[in-house]
Amino acid sequence: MNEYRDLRVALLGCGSVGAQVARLIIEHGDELAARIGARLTLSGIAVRDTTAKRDVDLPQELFTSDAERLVQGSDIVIELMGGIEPAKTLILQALQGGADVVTANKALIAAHGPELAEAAEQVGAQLSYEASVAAAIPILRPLRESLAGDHITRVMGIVNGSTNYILDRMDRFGDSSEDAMRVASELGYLEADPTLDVEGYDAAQKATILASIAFHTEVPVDAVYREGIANITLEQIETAKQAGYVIKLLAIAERITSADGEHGVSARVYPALIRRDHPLAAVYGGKNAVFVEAEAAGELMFYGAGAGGAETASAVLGDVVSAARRHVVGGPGIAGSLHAGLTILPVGEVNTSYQVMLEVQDQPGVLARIAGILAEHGVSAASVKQSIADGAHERASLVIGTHIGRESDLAAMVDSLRASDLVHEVTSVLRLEGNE
Ligand SMILES: NC(=O)C1=CN([C@@H]2O[C@H](COP(=O)(O)OP(=O)(O)OC[C@H]3O[C@@H](n4cnc5c(N)ncnc54)[C@H](OP(=O)(O)O)[C@@H]3O)[C@@H](O)[C@H]2O)C=CC1
Ligand SMILES: N[C@@H](CC=O)C(=O)O
Repeated sequence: MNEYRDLRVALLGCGSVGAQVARLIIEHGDELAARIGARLTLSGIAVRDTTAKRDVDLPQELFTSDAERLVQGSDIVIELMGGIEPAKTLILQALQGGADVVTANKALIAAHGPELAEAAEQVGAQLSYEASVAAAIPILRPLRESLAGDHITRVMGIVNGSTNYILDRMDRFGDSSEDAMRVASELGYLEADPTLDVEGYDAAQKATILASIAFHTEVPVDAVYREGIANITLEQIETAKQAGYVIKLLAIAERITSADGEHGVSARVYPALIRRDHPLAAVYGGKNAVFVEAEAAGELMFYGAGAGGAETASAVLGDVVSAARRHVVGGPGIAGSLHAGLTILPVGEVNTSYQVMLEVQDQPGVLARIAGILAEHGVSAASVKQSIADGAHERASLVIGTHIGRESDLAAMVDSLRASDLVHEVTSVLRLEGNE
């Protein structure tokens, strides 16, 4: 039998993910040792309540409430507590003490990733956070390493499982948004504060991380344009369906060129229409998927579980094995510091197309005048559908699909429609994505 050296692994947090990580380290100990060439030894597990019952049976003597002490002298620190503090301070202490750090903490990486990567780089340590985006799906390593020789042009993902679940129930089962949200909540899909999911904050954190890694550029979370799904109605879902589309909350990171010819990056989150034959349209329930477009590789799709204790633990362990291998073979760790320095361009510079639903006066000449408003903003209509509801007097519903244009022109066109005396109400504005 091989005699392996021990690597001291400190686990911070033993909740849904941490308990599964501890289980995998213990249950797969021999196999991991053979792969790594060293044995992962859990030196302790830091929690708030050392007496609480855990999802997995673990030796009681491993538990401690002294996370700071546990971190000292570790080879690898796995942070699975969540939140900003004390996670950030503990990670910095771990790095300064020479440990490699693995975390799944999307909130922390979105807010302080570059600072932590810098700290890791200064001491030659490894900082990895594969599980922070789309949990079980290997996406950050492919973006950073597998596609390093290519030129990524766009990353478009369904990275929030609970909103995908809600939209999917509305689309496939006709649930109201309230009913769909109630079921999502009962299944434990939503964050403790559901506005993080529903208003797109969680997806924006993940968009920041995706954009930063895909384009090797610091993309602050505040620079991510964000709209959530709170106002999506069954009528919008039904109209989308009739036109051959499905509504998905998308996180998009893309190389774009501004009207002035400046090359940069756009990061944004919003509900958008995608055609039913697009690969992302077939991502049902609480699943996640990321669609990547690269110049040489073409289109790639990554699909799987975006949450769950064991699923997330799988990605965490992948990072742990990578860090542990470094302790065996030597050399500096990958910290993911971002050097490209591309400009982050505002959403107004994005090229997209709109589907606008509006209630207008049903009078001769209205369509021509509406077309005039589009033309004033340089917007070209790709389709116009008119319907008149039974009993609706002098009122017609229009669904206008535009050709691709600049977001700032499309948004100004909608403002003009809203201001027009012909228009009773603009009832929906959605972008079409991935359809070019
Ligand atoms: N759950 C999921 O599906 C996914 C989670 N993630 C990320 O993984 C991380 C962990 O998530 P999850 O396991 O769900 O979280 P949980 O809330 O289930 O667990 C958090 C753990 O951290 C411990 N903890 C929290 N604060 C402290 C503190 N100040 N000192 C010591 N221990 C502390 C808690 O201790 P105690 O039990 O004693 O209270 C608990 O064991 C988060 O960053 C999350 O965003 C990422 C992808 C998916
Ligand atoms: N609330 C999140 C959980 C994983 O990050 C989601 O719905 O995807």
